[in-house]
Amino acid sequence: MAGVSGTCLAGQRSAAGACARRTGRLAPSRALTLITRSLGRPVPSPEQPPHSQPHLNPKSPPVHPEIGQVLFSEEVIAARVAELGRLIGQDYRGRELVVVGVLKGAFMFTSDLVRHVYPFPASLEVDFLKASSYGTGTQSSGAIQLDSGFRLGSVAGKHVLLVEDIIDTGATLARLAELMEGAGAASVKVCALLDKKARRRVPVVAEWTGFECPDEFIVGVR
Ligand SMILES: O=P(O)(O)OC[C@H]1O[C@H](OP(=O)(O)OP(=O)(O)O)[C@H](O)[C@@H]1O
Ligand code: HPA
Repeated sequence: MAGVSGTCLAGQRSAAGACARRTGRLAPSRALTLITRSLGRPVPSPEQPPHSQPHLNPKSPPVHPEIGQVLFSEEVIAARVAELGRLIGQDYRGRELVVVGVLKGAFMFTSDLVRHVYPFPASLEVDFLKASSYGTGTQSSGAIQLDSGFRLGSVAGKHVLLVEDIIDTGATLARLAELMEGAGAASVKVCALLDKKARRRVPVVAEWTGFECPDEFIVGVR
């Protein structure tokens, strides 16, 4: 999920920030923006005060003019992430847990989430695995590029929690779950901040999700 802040930065995402859907014109590259699909909605004027828009924290920076609507505010996300951490802590109590954050999108959500995992598991390792299929577009290429540097041996016999920012078609997570199972993980579960169920092509079910989101291209704002 690409993100925006005061300026738009490629690949920046945030679990703590707000999640928004994007509207607007085709962008020349990801370096300056987000995606590419006009949703046909009125673009909020840059002068419109942020607190006049639904769910948006009045203290948030102004919303990017290409963002159509803020779906989840910073506060709502932070509260849900804390709740997820407690649910996960209870589930893995006394067990050896390896949290695997899926890069790049889930790096911030993963770090926010693991801070809230309580009660503590018997052991908790955090690792990251890079998986990418969208490139600079809004459609999956269908070919998931995996970072071959991940040490699969490290998950053998451990309980693996895959952490994603968003489940869309489900293809990325299906592939990663298969990989972890093949590596001898004792169990493989999924926690995703956002679940776009309407777009599912591969039957992936997350044990924990932050929010269901509509069939729009979603970005993080911070
Ligand atoms: O359910 P799916 O259709 O597979 O889509 C979900 C995946 O797509 C995004 O990653 P992306 O390929 O954009 O890579 P990135 O996180 O490195 O940008 C997102 O972070 C998920 O990993
Ligand atoms: O809606 C989305 N936003 C950002 N990244 C994504 N990857 C799959 N779907 C999405």
